[in-house]
Amino acid sequence: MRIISYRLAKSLEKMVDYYSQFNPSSLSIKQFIDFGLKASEQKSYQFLKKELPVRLANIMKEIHLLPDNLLKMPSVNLVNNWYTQSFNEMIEFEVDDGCTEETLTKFCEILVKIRNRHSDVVQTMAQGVMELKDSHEIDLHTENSIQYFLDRFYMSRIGIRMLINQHTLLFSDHINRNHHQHIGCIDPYCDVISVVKDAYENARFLCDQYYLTSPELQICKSIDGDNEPIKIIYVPSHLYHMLFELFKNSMRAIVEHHKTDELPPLLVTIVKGKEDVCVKVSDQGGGIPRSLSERMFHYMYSTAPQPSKSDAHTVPLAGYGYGLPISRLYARYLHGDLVLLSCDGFGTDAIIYLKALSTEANELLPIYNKMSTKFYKTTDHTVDWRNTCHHSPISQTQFTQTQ
Ligand SMILES: Nc1ncnc2c1ncn2[C@@H]1O[C@H](COP(=O)(O)OP(=O)(O)OP(=O)(O)O)[C@@H](O)[C@H]1O
Repeated sequence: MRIISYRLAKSLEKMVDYYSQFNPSSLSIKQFIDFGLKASEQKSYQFLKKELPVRLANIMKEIHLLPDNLLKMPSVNLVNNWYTQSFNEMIEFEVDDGCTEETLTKFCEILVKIRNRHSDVVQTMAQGVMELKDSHEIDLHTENSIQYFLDRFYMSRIGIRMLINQHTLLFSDHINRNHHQHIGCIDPYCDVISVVKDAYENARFLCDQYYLTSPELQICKSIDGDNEPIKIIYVPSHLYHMLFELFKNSMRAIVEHHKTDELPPLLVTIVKGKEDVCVKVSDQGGGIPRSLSERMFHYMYSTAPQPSKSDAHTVPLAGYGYGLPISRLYARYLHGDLVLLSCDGFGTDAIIYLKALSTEANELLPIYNKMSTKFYKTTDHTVDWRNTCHHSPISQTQFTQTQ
């Protein structure tokens, strides 16, 4: 990495302060589509050269609010440097008033470079948290801050990558446009069932590799009121990600719970209501105890053995504890949601909610402000419920999260 001099670092810090005062502009999927159909490369460039530094600066300010001992971890430091470098590359376009062919080409190249630089951010940040856990005792406040931060940090990353992907897919010559009907990475006619089948097949492949068996898929319902397959304006790769994670979890639960060749199938229901398109994945995998259900969405919570470093070249079926929290962020990114309902001893239903109307599917983005700052600084979480039972439905974590 280029060594940044003290003076440059100081002026960069000022620029980050400056850009972090602006709120990110949240776009709806409809706006992404309209923009993709009509807008010119110049317009996209003019928008992104301001919006990307704003989004980067907002989250960089939050990185700086992390507990000191976490910030010092080598992997967190590395991620921090990637953000500084990318921010620096972006603001170079700010002073560039002209919008020549050459500038546009260079802009696209830099976006691709940034995307590549940040491709391992999720694992590297996870590694940083692991480094902290290995070297320090983590108190409840630090744990809550990390959970709060990672949700916002990974959500910010999803939004930044969406902008970069749209611009490069729409305007870069080098990209092979395989999907003619796609507008950037959005499919205006995303066929939910085909994404379900695709995710199922790939999860099943992993399950067969690990367990030499896998449950069948049974689709209970997947048509709308007009007897047509359900289609939605959506980012297929996001939907695929969520389904793939849910299928991996359900398959593992089913195989481990039954331990016979007679495996109950995985049931999938797809329905379109007025507000949402819902995809429900139901398994009879033994369910999740209620006392643990709150931890399902915690980063690092996993009951699978942690994959060893020597397994890095293979794809594990489970083990990092990132599957559910990141999938829920993908759902929430466009104002959907992902929830789990479990019957302990029987099985689990996971429901993905996606906004049915493209005008309502707005980006949900973290904003750096006094409220977010307060969250990291407040250590005094006074308990205001009596809780003497370890398995109380209202746990210590909930106390602190609701303050
Ligand atoms: N359908 C399910 N049935 C039973 N337990 C489940 C189910 N889904 C999730 N879990 C539990 O929740 C834990 C966390 O799931 P999550 O997807 O976040 O991580 P993981 O699958 O362990 O690892 P990875 O990050 O590789 O996905 C799992 O380890 C498992 O114990």
